[in-house]
Amino acid sequence: MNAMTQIRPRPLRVAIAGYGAVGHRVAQALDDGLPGYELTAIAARDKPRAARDVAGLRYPVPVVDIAELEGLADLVVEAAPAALLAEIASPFLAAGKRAVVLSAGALLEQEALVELARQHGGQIIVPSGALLGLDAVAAAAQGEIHSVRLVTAKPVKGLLGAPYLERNGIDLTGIAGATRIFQGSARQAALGFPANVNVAAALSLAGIGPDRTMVEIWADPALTRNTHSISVEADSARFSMSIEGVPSDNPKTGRITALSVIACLRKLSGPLRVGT
Ligand SMILES: NC(=O)C1=CN([C@@H]2O[C@H](COP(=O)(O)OP(=O)(O)OC[C@H]3O[C@@H](n4cnc5c(N)ncnc54)[C@H](O)[C@@H]3O)[C@@H](O)[C@H]2O)C=CC1
Ligand SMILES: O=C([O-])CC(=O)C(=O)O
Repeated sequence: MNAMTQIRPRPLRVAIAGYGAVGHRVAQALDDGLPGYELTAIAARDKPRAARDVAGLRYPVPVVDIAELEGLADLVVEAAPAALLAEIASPFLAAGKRAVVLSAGALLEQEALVELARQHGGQIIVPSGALLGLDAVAAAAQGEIHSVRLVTAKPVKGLLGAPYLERNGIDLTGIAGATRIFQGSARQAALGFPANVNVAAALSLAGIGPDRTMVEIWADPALTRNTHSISVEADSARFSMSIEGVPSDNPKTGRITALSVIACLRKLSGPLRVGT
């Protein structure tokens, strides 16, 4: 080989499962160009509609069923309804590949996926998503954390349709002011609000687990942003932080969620890595 020849690693082929608020934005970023990555497939429920949209990308990719993704990619970004997590992630993990998981709540009830990743050398990556501070929580967890608390407050339309509300006959449409609608563990929160508080699950996985991480959920008709406040008491530090996320096209999902995935991909491949 000529001494001047540079070996360029092949870009990592990325599949996106779910072409909604997050999937669409991440696809756009990959199509615009993320060093080290190449978008190679998208799975969507409404394939003809997604295919029409994907045709507008600079480098259109096939729109396929979830089952076809693993053959087309080295890494999958799961950005689909929580119930599809195992179907999306398992083939990648069983092949020793990586899955970037947004439906973190579903992960709490799918511990077998972590075992699958362990057995085959795959990896599940849970990005910070709509939350902040997971770096400090993970660092504090190397010592002793005494307590972790999350208070989530959302505009009413960011919570509508949650199974917990339906099960308990809670109607939020006419509420006059900020109302606490849930108090319990992160595990219970994820079960009751699978499309609303994946942040609680991610926080619990970074820190002291889903049964010790305590969560409150508030509906507030005066709010325009999805607000998450965490407070942590540990032997190394005490900290509290809040984030006020601008909702995306999906009122349940903050815009920063997709940006977190893009930042996560850059962090996985770049020459400089900042943060825990
Ligand atoms: N970890 C975090 O901080 C956050 C996680 N999330 C979660 O991320 C996930 C994605 O969120 P969004 O993009 O806002 O949801 P979304 O509802 O906008 O998009 C999901 C997409 O999946 C598609 N889909 C449904 N069935 C499918 C199938 N069988 N095959 C392929 N696609 C299918 C839907 O048609 C929809 O386009 C959700 O589980 C959401 O709860 C959202 C916000 C923050
Ligand atoms: O986007 C947000 O504010 C949080 C969210 O939907 C989730 O954690 O599932």
